[in-house]
Amino acid sequence: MQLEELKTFVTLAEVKNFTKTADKLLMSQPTVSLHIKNLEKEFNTELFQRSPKFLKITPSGQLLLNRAKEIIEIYDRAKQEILEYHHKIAGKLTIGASYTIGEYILPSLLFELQRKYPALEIEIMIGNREEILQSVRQFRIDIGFIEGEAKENELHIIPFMEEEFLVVSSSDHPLVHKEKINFSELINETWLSREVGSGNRDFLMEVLAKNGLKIKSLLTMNSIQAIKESVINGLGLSLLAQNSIKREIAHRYLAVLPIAQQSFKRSFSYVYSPIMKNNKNVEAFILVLEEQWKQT
Ligand SMILES: O=S([O-])[O-]
Repeated sequence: MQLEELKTFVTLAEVKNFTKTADKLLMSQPTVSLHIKNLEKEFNTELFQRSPKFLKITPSGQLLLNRAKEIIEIYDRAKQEILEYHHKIAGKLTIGASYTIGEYILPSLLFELQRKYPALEIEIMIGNREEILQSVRQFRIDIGFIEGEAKENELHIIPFMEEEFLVVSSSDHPLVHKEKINFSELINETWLSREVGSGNRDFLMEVLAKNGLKIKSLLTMNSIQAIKESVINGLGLSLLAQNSIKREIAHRYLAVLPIAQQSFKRSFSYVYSPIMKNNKNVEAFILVLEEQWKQT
């Protein structure tokens, strides 16, 4: 039994005329007849008494008519509910982000997300890059943000913005007044970095290695804020994302060292499991994210 056949049957029972039914449903008269014949065959009964002058529904036709109306209504309701389900953005969305992104980039995005979808319950987890990747793999978070890219066959990793990293020192560091600094001049400096497993650490090591600089002294901290305070207090240098040091630079608590012919750019990416692709909350979040970064 097809839903279409039931719809034809209900219409014919209402208008009591094959030609008018065909016109109303935009189908041919033989199709109307075929639909009724199929139903009669399926239920093994006559649904209408036919005569050249009238068409009358039989008692079994009346039974089917009542049920057919219910079936059509339930079908339409189910269709509507599924449509609404796909369009309703509500419930929990768990986002994981590495420190720089979580503390300095994500807040403006969350503001927009909350404004657009107030029924979303957002939970943020901050961790380093390795922790975020692990949490996405284990479905502890719906979507994650990491610095750099990664080779993870079972995850979607999509770069969404580029961030400039700067070598910073305290504002009274002796090198601050030089016009240009070669990387080799930093040979005796102490570096401050995040812990192993963080994107920040990987990038610092990558930049130093590219410039042939061996670290003589390294301080490790698992907080960007702690690194900034330590640099401000003259403990050493660090390589930090521009977005994370805007205020300290504006207030001259930190100074950017003018490294000759160097720009340290790194992409930031979002990452999610392919299973999450059809999660409506993740989908909505990605849209907000892409809109926001298209504008910048
Ligand atoms: O928090 S980070 O730099 O992976």
